[in-house]
Amino acid sequence: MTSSLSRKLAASIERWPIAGSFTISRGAKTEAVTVVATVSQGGHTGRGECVPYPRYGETPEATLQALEAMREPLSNGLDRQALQAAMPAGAARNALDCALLDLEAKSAGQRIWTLLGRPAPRPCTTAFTISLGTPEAMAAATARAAHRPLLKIKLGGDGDGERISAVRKAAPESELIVDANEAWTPDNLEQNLAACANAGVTLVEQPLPAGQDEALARIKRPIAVCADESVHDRASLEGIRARYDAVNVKLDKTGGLTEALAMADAAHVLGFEIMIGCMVATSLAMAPAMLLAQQARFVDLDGPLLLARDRDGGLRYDGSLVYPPDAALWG
Ligand SMILES: CC(C)C[C@H](N)C(=O)N[C@H](CCOc1cc(O)cc2c1C(=O)N[C@@H]2C)C(=O)O
Ligand SMILES: [Mg+2]
Repeated sequence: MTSSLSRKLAASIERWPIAGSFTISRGAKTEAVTVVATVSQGGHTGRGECVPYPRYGETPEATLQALEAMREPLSNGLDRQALQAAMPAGAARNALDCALLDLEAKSAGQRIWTLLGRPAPRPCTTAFTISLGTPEAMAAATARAAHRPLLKIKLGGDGDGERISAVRKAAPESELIVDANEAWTPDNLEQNLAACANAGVTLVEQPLPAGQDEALARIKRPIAVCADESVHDRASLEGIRARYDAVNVKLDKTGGLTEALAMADAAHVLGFEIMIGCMVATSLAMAPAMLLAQQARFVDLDGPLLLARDRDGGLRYDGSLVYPPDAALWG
């Protein structure tokens, strides 16, 4: 006989075409590959979506396998609290943690923020990402997005000074943040930071490779520097304190919203500014992050804006304003 605590898991890989392509220092993408977990119990179903990241040794197939391995523990009653110790931080736990949160909300007939004792999310202004390219191509893409209040500019190493100055000319009014995705070196760090400061950039994300970022503690940083690849969850905060001013909290790194909320609280206590970030994914992956967006200095939840098509019932984007999810989507 199945106990009433028994939860039934399903998981699948999904492919979502990107409108055109998306390029960062590590290469170009034409589709978003996500993994969706659904957990059913007592006539209710919760779902969560994650993006496995090869940079962290993750693949869609291995993520699917890691989820399948939780089928039996879930059928034996594994809950969200126990999940935190049962799986490591990363994409697979993210999908399951978010599915269990959605299931909690749907089973209780209440919104998840009410159950978690958090304020109801309000619409937020998200960054809009400009792909890495030549200064001319980036300036043209920026000009088309110059009406947006916050732009995230992907940089990639050689020629970044020319790129950021061309971008600034194309969007004189927008707030600019940049993401080098680990492409700078200790030798060009100060020159590139100065070019960004001259262009009025507010924040530089992950300039140096994770694990090779000690130089950030030795220099006078003219702009706030934000850790992304160098920080994953609460356990990694202490080690980056002298190097960074802000942290990019992503649910695919923390292994879900449960740890992300705890990480953001701990980061605040340590004096870090918060960015809530995302990978290229559908609204189902963005929806849980809306709870964290409320306390973030920077909201970077533009994944669906880069897709050729979002999932049905996705988040409402009005320009760069992103609205909280309907219950049918998540939470
Ligand atoms: C839609 C934007 C790209 C999302 C966000 N604004 C952003 O910049 N996120 C990046 C993460 C880039 O996402 C990558 C990079 C990569 O090399 C490979 C992938 C992805 C991704 O989303 N899917 C594949 C695995 C950031 O902050 O660094
Ligand atoms: Mg980043």
